[in-house]
Amino acid sequence: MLHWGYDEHNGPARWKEVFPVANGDRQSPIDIKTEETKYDPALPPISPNYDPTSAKIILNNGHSTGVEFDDTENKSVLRGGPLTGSYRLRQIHFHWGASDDIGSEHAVDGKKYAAELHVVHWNSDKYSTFVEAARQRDGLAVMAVFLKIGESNSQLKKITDRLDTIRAKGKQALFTNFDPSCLLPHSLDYWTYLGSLTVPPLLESVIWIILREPISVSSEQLTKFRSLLCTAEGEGACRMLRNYRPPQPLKGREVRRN
Ligand SMILES: C[C@@H](CNC(=O)c1ccc(S(N)(=O)=O)cc1)Cn1ccc2ccccc21
Ligand SMILES: [Zn+2]
Repeated sequence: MLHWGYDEHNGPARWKEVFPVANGDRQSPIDIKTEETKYDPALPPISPNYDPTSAKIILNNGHSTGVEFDDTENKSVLRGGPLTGSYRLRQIHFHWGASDDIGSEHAVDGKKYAAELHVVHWNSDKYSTFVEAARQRDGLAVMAVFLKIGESNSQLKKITDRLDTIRAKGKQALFTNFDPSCLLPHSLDYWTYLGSLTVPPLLESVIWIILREPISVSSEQLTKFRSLLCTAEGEGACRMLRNYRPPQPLKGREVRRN
C-alpha cells in the first residue's frame, strides 16, 4: 500500500497491513448501542473554554479539512466530563461520505449521520507536546459532534465558504477569530469511552466524548466538502468523496453517559 486513504486499494480494510494496531483492543470509531451504555451519576458536565484568537489557519491535508489552533499556551481548553485536568485545543476537522445517508464515523444503534466534527485536544497538564501526548493512553481527548442533514448551518458556513480557496491537498489560508463552541449543539450531554485515532497511525490514546445532540448541515454545504481534492495542485485531481472509517469491535469496552 503506497499511502493510506479511503479508496479500495488503500482504505480502512488494508490499514492493518501497515498499522497492525488497527486490530487493537481500543479502536475507534464504534457503533454506540444506546441500551448498553451505562449512566454514570459521577460524570460532571464537560466544560469547553475556547479563545477565538487561538484560531490560526484553515487547511486541506489531503485526508480532511479543518482549522488549526495555536496550542503553545493554555488559551483554549476542554475540562470536566471524564477528563482529569485540562486538555488543550489543537485542531478541528470533519469526516463525511459520498452521499448524505452515510458519512459519520461513530454510529448510534447502527444509524450513521451525514458527517461528524472532531474537536481534538491534548493533555497539556501531563505532557509537553501534542506528539508526546498522542502516544499516551490518556494523552488525547476528542469531542465528536454529529452533523444531520437539514437547515444550512450559519456557523459552519464560516468554514464551507472558505473551502474553494483550499481545494488542493496542502493548501491553507489564514483563519482567525473563530471559537469552535459556535459549532456545538445546545445540549452538551455525551457518551464517553476509551478509543483511538480513527486515521493512521490509529494510536490508542483518545478519550472520546460524543455529544448526543446533532447539529445541522445542508446538503449543499456537504457538497462543498466533497469538492475538496485529496491530491496536490498539478497532480491528477482526485476528489475527497469520503473519509470515514467504519465502526470497530467494542472488545468489552464500556460506554458511559452523563
Ligand atoms: C498523531 C498524528 C497526527 N494525527 C492527528 O493529529 C489526528 C488527530 C485526530 C484524529 S481523529 N479522526 O481520531 O479525531 C486523527 C488524527 C501524528 N503522528 C504520526 C505518527 C505519529 C507517531 C507518534 C505520535 C504522533 C504521530
Ligand atoms: Zn477525525
